[in-house]
Amino acid sequence: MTRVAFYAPMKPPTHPVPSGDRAMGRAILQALEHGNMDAELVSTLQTVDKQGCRDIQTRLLAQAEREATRLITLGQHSNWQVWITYHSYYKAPDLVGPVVAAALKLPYFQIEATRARKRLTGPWAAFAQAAEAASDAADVIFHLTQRDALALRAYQAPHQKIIHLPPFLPRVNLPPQSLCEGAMLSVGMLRHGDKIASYELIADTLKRLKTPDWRLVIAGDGPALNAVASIMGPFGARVEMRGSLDAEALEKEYSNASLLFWPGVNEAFGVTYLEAQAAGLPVVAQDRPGVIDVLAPGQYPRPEQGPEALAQELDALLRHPDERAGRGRAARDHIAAHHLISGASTILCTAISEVLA
Ligand SMILES: CC(=O)N[C@H]1[C@@H](OP(=O)(O)OP(=O)(O)OC[C@H]2O[C@@H](n3ccc(=O)[nH]c3=O)[C@H](O)[C@@H]2O)O[C@H](CO)[C@@H](O)[C@@H]1O
Ligand SMILES: O=P([O-])([O-])O[C@@H]1[C@@H](O)[C@H](O)[C@@H](O)[C@H](O)[C@@H]1O
Repeated sequence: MTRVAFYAPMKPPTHPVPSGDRAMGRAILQALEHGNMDAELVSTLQTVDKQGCRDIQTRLLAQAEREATRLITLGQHSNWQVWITYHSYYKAPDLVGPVVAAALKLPYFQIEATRARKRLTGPWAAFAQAAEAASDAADVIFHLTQRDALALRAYQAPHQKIIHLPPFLPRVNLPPQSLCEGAMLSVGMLRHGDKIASYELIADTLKRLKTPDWRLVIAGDGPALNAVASIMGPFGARVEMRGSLDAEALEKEYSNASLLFWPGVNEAFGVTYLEAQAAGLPVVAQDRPGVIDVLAPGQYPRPEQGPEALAQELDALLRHPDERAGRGRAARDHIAAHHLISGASTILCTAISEVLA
């Protein structure tokens, strides 16, 4: 059994708050296990600076140095063969993996690392340089979206492999299929920034709906609860905010919904699109980089077409149950063909075995 040291500097898979990156971190651990690899979460240190603050970065760089020293000692008595880091980028660089991997002579893999050269100067300079150096040190980088591949290929280190790993759900089979007959569903944690931008667009769209008796259920919770509640206030009981749901409750919501409505403002790709489509829900989203990589083939309105185009899409689907069911089936087939654990596990484990051979 290949022994893998796993690390996610943004958020460990054991963190209590749901998010897409936590879901992907967990899914990767399961994909390694599925491929008969013995993966161990070796550190829970979060090296995250969301503000662009030199003091935070200096403090975390020092903490990471101590963590790397601890792991080098630990690694001398563990027989790790490979190091994998999930999601290193300029706001949450991997400050630990490259140091430990070099000291222990382990191949160093990154999954969903992104390069952002324009951040090499400015408030994130120290972290951006560290993220860039970590990517330079990687033997293999797996990219989840085509957009990420552009910069990774442009600055690819000599002998580095860059491999496409389509985002995936940690399951072999599909969940129960929705009849596509309930309320519309939006799933997104209630955060300021990109999430609230999607919620604002949702509200602007709902105002324009011509369908008389629509309903929307929202799953998610977080610091922007009051802001989202006030954005949705004008719709009264038609919008029902359910709070943060666990996996089982969320699966029930997917199977009770008629469609998923999530515009996807600045999403890297959106785990909820995978979850909803797996349940056979048609998705109303905008055609955005990353997002389009995980949506079933079809026509999606461009961002510049605004809420009017989204409202037309929703009205058309709400009016035509057969269209909803047909698009839902296509979405489900798309997930089964491209975004489940077996394919991902093969891609990951083959690349690891090749490097170790
Ligand atoms: C703004 C942004 O860039 N977001 C990215 C972020 O995830 P981010 O956390 O923003 O969003 P996602 O939509 O990917 O995932 C949300 C996750 O939270 C879970 N959930 C949600 C509501 C709830 O009540 N209960 C619950 O468990 C969902 O099941 C899902 O697994 O990292 C992911 C991995 O790179 C990307 O796919 C997202 O695009
Ligand atoms: O706040 P939290 O849910 O622990 O962590 C969150 C991350 O998991 C998420 O992917 C990111 O986009 C948010 O800005 C936030 O940092």
